[in-house]
Amino acid sequence: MSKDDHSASAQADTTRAALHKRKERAPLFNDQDKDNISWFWNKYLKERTPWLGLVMVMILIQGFAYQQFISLTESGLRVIFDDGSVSGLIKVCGMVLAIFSVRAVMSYWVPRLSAWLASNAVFKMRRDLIDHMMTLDLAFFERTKSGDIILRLVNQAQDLSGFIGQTTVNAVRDTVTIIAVSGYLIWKNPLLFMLVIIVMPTITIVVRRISQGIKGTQANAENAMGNYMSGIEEMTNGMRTVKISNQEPVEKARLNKATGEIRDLTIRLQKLQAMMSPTVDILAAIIYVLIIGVGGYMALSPSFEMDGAGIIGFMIGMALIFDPARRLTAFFVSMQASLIILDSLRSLYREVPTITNAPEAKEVFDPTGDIILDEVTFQYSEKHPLFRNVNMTFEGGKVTAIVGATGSGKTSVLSLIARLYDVSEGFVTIGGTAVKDLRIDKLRQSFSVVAQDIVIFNSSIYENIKYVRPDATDEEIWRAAELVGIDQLMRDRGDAPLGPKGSQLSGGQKQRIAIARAFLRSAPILLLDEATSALDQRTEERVRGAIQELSKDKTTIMVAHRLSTVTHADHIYVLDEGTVVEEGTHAQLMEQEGLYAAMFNAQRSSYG
Ligand SMILES: Nc1ncnc2c1ncn2[C@@H]1O[C@H](COP(=O)(O)OP(=O)(O)OP(=O)(O)O)[C@@H](O)[C@H]1O
Repeated sequence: MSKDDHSASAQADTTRAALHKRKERAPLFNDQDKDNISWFWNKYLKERTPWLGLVMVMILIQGFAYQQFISLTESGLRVIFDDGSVSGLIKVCGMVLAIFSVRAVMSYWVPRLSAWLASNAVFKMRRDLIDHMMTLDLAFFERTKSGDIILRLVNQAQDLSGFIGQTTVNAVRDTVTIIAVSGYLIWKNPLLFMLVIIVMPTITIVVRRISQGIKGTQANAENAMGNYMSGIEEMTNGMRTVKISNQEPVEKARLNKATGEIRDLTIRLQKLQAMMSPTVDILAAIIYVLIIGVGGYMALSPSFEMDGAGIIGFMIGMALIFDPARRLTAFFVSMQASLIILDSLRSLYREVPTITNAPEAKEVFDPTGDIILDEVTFQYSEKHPLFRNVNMTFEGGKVTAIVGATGSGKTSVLSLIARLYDVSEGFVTIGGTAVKDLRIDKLRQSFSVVAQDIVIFNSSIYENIKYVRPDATDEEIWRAAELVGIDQLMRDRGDAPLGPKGSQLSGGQKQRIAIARAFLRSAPILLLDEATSALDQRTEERVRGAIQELSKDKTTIMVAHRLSTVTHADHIYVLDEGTVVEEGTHAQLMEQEGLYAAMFNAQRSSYG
């Protein structure tokens, strides 16, 4: 099982455990749900209270219109049955028409306004979520599947908008309709109403039961959807590897398994949801039978003040209540799903960054000073310590190289200097100031970085270089391109985008863009992580010359496997499993005849 699978199943287990706990407590709204709802209300809806009030008033008018409609229908029937007055009938018809016109106007404005309110609320929430995500540690993105993040920001946020803007508003309107019409019916015939209402608790019990099942299934479905999205992303990103290693059947099977899971869960969800309607239908039948039977008896019996028009009015009233009641049950169903979605969205806020600015973080420091790792202890996870009391000095304005076997911790040293992670013990200082005491943006502004994993956007080479300094002039960008020898390609390709992740470029071309970026940025500290590994020897020599030019008067730290590229460094550290095992200049290290000399000689004989 891969690391991702582990985290996915662990996440699913956590969700299931949480749901189990929820079921044991309050099935409809638990404390977490209440907290989430009040959070959403306070943060995104409260400020629009006057508009929400207006929507509410319009909904009340709609409800009142229904109630008036029954009353007028009853009057109309009486005109027909009792008086036979045509003018009275026309008057009633006119009033019914007017009432429905009012309702029609409200039916236009209520959804328009509510969609506007909901879209704005969700827009703000999405914006906040993106802001919040930008503050999160790199570690969060290394452990969270991108599919999960996409699912939350795209689908779940949209679903939530729909739920608030349409489903909830409709539910409020339906509740108002039910209350208004029921109120009228109670006033007309309390006994008959009480009789038919007796079956109502059954609805509540059924809704509660079915909702519980839906909540659990929905959480699993959201999980499955996140896995599916991550799977698609991994597959498309890794298509080159998939094709070369003939792994299409494996990918197909993996994605089909994920879609199969979604299908099963969707069917299960629909099965649960489908149980709602027949329940309401059967209850409706019972209620109609009661009205016809008991109401009819009341109309026939002289001891009750009930006539034929009254019974028909009552039946119309109940008919008007049924659809809203049915929708209201459906609302409770989708509310369970939306509560899961709301919790999932909010869980992003529960992720707190650990790499943050200190309360009195300094803005000014000496980025040209020495960079020192002082008794640094660090690990990515408790179980796997990487550095223990490591000491390293990268002299200001000089070139220092870090070499060592793969996995020995070279990149991690750069990550600690850039404060992508915090040390657990010891200090990392630049020019005498601990990086922990610096404002993160000021610290990171002092680096030009050529990382191992180069990020190329689907735009032109020109735009890609410009990315690191949007205010750079045309001249500066061309100069940077010339220095790394990518200017001809930049001319040839013009504005043509480079494909997703720069897929239309060779590894070496991507690397040259990355180095051009470093030139353009020209910050006082230069971090080069395998910066020229993908270049052929001739290009490398040319670029190396340019890099040496760039590193002049800059504190340069270069990580390299090809030792021939670091021989000119002022100082070289040799790392082995997180420990500095040797250090010195190339000549000194060769003299020592230790690990460095062995690696160098081995490489020389293999490269020829
Ligand atoms: N984000 C991470 N989470 C957990 N472990 C990590 C993470 N990044 C690196 N490691 C582990 O830390 C160790 C050092 O990794 P690092 O990338 O610093 O090595 P390196 O010397 O730069 O390797 P290479 O030469 O292959 O790039 C490795 O064992 C690696 O598996």
